[in-house]
Amino acid sequence: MKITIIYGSSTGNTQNAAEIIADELTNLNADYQVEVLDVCDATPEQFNQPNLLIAGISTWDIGELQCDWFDAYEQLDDTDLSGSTFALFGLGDAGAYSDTYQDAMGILHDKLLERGAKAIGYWPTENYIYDDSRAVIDGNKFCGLALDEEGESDKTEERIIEWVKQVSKELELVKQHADASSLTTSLRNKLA
Ligand SMILES: Cc1cc2nc3c(=O)[nH]c(=O)nc-3n(C[C@H](O)[C@H](O)[C@H](O)COP(=O)(O)O)c2cc1C
Repeated sequence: MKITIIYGSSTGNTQNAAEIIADELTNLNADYQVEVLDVCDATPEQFNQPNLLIAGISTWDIGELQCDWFDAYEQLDDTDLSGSTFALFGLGDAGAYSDTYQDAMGILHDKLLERGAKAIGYWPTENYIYDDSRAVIDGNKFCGLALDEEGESDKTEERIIEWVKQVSKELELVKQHADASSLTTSLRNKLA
């Protein structure tokens, strides 16, 4: 199964997280073929993955996308992602930017959903301290894995390991659902 990780990173934190996530995925399941790509080198087609796209983004400039994401974010408007599945991880700083914590992850999440993709990998907010975030869904979940290398770097590895396991389980459910749907369709076609 092919998994593509596309990240944008200004000081290297999101890139490091992308590399750890790739290692954890391949350690967890030898069937995963993981490719890690800088968003600067990614084409719009590479966002449309048959199995799973993982996108990594940090928040900059008080609630804005990391700058390498600007072009790709705009190009997504011309990209149909229906049928694709994605999971997100974000880098932010809850201590210094508590009102805009992980906003970029929320902005990217909304765009990918708008383009028709399906999200997995939502993550509980319960062990985080911040005031406000555009990345929060239904009051108690981030739309992806929230990492904070400034205030909570000691938790990064443990969070990644847990999240990768969760994503892997959810991916299996998505696959089973797709297999069941295609079986139903082929039975319907045979009966028609
Ligand atoms: C000028 C500046 C603005 C920032 N704005 C935010 C912000 O609004 N929200 C947030 O959660 N983190 C913010 N951060 C923290 C970064 O997202 C964090 O340092 C992150 O680890 C950077 O990851 P990168 O090196 O992969 O780009 C900001 C950092 C700086 C220096």
